[in-house]
Amino acid sequence: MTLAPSSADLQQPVVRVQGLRILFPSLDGSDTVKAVDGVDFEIRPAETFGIIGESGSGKSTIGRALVGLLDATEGVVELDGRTLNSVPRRERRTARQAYQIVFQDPHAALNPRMTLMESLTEPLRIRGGVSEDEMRRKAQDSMERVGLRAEMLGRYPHELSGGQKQRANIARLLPLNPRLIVCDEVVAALDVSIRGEVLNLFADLQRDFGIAYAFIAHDIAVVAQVSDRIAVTYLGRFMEVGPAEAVTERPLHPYTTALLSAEPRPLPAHLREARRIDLKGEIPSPVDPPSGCRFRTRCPWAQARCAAEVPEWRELRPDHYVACHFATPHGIEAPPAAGEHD
Ligand SMILES: Nc1ncnc2c1ncn2[C@@H]1O[C@H](COP(=O)(O)OP(=O)(O)OP(=O)(O)O)[C@@H](O)[C@H]1O
Repeated sequence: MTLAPSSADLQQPVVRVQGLRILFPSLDGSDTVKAVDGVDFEIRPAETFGIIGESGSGKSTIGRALVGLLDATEGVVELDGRTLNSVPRRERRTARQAYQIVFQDPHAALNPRMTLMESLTEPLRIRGGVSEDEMRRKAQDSMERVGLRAEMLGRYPHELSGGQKQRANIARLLPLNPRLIVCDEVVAALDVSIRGEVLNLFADLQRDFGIAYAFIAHDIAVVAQVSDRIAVTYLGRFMEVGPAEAVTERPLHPYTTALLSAEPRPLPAHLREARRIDLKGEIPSPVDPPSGCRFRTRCPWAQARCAAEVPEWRELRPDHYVACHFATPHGIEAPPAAGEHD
């Protein structure tokens, strides 16, 4: 049994997350780290949903929760209309195989003592019910699909370049007919010269197989290039979610503007002067996040209201949402330099 939807509900999101909170005990056990503190979103079929934000904002924690590597402390993660916990236990392993994660370090994901043939056939061997011949054929097809020669199946990971390893890693997932792949910094460790090729491979596979991606990265330019929509994460919450071009060219939230201002690439014209925000200081601790708007302690436009009230989630442009008291469809409309960082 798989979780694949019938044609009747093709429009159903692949992922639906509601009220997700993930809390960890702090290192000394005396406090609670609010790594993810109330996020809601959907990922649509064959969509790339980018997730950006500074280190520690909760991106990887969200990604791991999507594929069942972490349990929600509160809230719901639905995959193709059902939670993994609602799948009968004996079918859960197979059901989970449609939702996969690829990490930054391709070397770590491949077993150094296995040939690529062994690595690529292993997931199907675990699933069972597939003949040895068929597994080998699928492994060969997958290799060719990711641009690697089938003869390389006899090689070990250390005999491959970084780009080849990441391709092999992706090839390993294809026989599982993935519905969703969480891409957690998948090109960060690769040479800049081959990043484009690997990103193109992800795009080709999406076009051919309709795979949805949650694409997590620090590099906004990379996320903007591959994503349909982008979520901007800060201290365990979303500040803004919208179409990739709108978020990067006409951001609604001051935090997004600050991230774009820190980018080495040229800023969109209207941000070059007045709307530039230099991000000062460190991200506060997720053990004790600021009241109201979490970004207010670093926001040049913060007012007393920002400390007192959590901003509502508002759709200011079609499919473009923001959590900021002073955001308007045209940007921020708050008097600058009124900062009240209490
Ligand atoms: N297992 C854990 N136990 C305790 N705290 C954790 C655990 N995993 C993550 N955290 C904390 O949760 C917060 C969010 O971490 P997460 O790795 O999701 O952020 P991120 O945005 O992906 O950052 P990065 O880009 O550095 O990976 C951080 O403060 C982190 O230290």
